[in-house]
Amino acid sequence: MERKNPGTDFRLDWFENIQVNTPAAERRATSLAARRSLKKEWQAAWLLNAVRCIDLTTLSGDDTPDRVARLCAKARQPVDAGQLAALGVEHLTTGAVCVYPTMVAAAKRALRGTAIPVASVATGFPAGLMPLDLRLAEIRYALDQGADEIDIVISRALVLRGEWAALYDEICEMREACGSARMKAILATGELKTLTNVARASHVAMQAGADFIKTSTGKEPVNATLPVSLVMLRAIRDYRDQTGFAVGFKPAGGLRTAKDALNWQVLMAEELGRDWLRPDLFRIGASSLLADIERQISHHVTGRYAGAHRLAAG
Ligand SMILES: O=C[C@H](O)COP(=O)(O)O
Repeated sequence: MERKNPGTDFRLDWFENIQVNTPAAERRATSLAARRSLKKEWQAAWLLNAVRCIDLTTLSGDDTPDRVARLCAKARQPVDAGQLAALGVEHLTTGAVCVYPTMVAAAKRALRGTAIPVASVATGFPAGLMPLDLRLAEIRYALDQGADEIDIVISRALVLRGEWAALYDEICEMREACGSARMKAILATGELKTLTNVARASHVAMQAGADFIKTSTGKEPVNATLPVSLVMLRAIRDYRDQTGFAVGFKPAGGLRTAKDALNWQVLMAEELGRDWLRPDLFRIGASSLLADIERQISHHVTGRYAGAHRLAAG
C-alpha cells in the first residue's frame, strides 16, 4: 500500500486556536441520524460499499491462528455469492483484515492469492504504555511478519498534558518505522476528555504523516461516536485545505448494525463528499458489524431474514 500523506513540519498555528462547540457537534450528529432518508433500493448498494470498507477485526486475548483463518475466509467472501449475483456484483471482499502482530503470519497465509491487506495493531495496543523503543520494535516485528498496514495508538498522556510537539515527534518516529506501509493513527478519543483535544490530536497525527486517523481501539469505555467522528472529519477537511492531502478516516469500536454503517457513510458523504467513500480513504473497524449487514442484504434479496445459523460468524 502506498503512502498518501507525506506529513508536514509541526504547525501549532494550524490548530492551537481550534475550540470545538460540543453541544453544536452533538446537535449536528443527532440531526444527521434523524434526517437520514436513504431510499430502500439504495440501501443495499450502500451496505455493499460498507462491506468493501470494513477492516474485519479480531483483537481478543484468546485469538488463535485458526480463528484468524476463519476470519480471513470471511474477508474473502463476506457476502453469499448468490446474493451478490442477485445484486449484480461479481466480486467483493472486505477492505482488510485487522489482527494482533502475532497473528499477522496466519492472516497472510490465509489470504494468499488475494489483494486483501493485513493490518496489524502495534505500539503497545491498546494502551500504548510501553517504552517508545519497544513500541517501534513492535511495528518492525509486525512488518517483518508481513503486515501491509499498521494501526498505531497515540500516547493519551501527551494529549491530556497538551504536549503537542512531543506527540508529533513520537508519531513521526512511528511513521518512520512504518516505512511504506499505510499507517493509521488511533486517537482513543474516549480517553481524550474533550472534543477540542480530539480535533488537535487529529491535526498532530496528520501533520506527523498518518494516512488515516482512527477513533478508537474498541477497548475504551466509549468508542466511535458520531460527534467525535464529525470533529475528526472536519480536521481532515481542514488538513486537505491546508496541504492538498487527503487523509482517510476509520471509525472503530462499537459499530455493530447496518444502520451504523449507513449513518457513518452519510456523515462521510456530507462532510467530505462521496469520493471519500472508498477503501483507500474510509475503513470501518469492526468485529461483528458484518453479520448484521449480511442479514439486511439477505432480507433485501430474499424478502425475509435468514436464520442466524445461515450467516457465518464474523
Ligand atoms: O478496530 C477495531 C475494533 O477493535 C473493533 O471493535 P468492535 O469489536 O467493537 O467491533
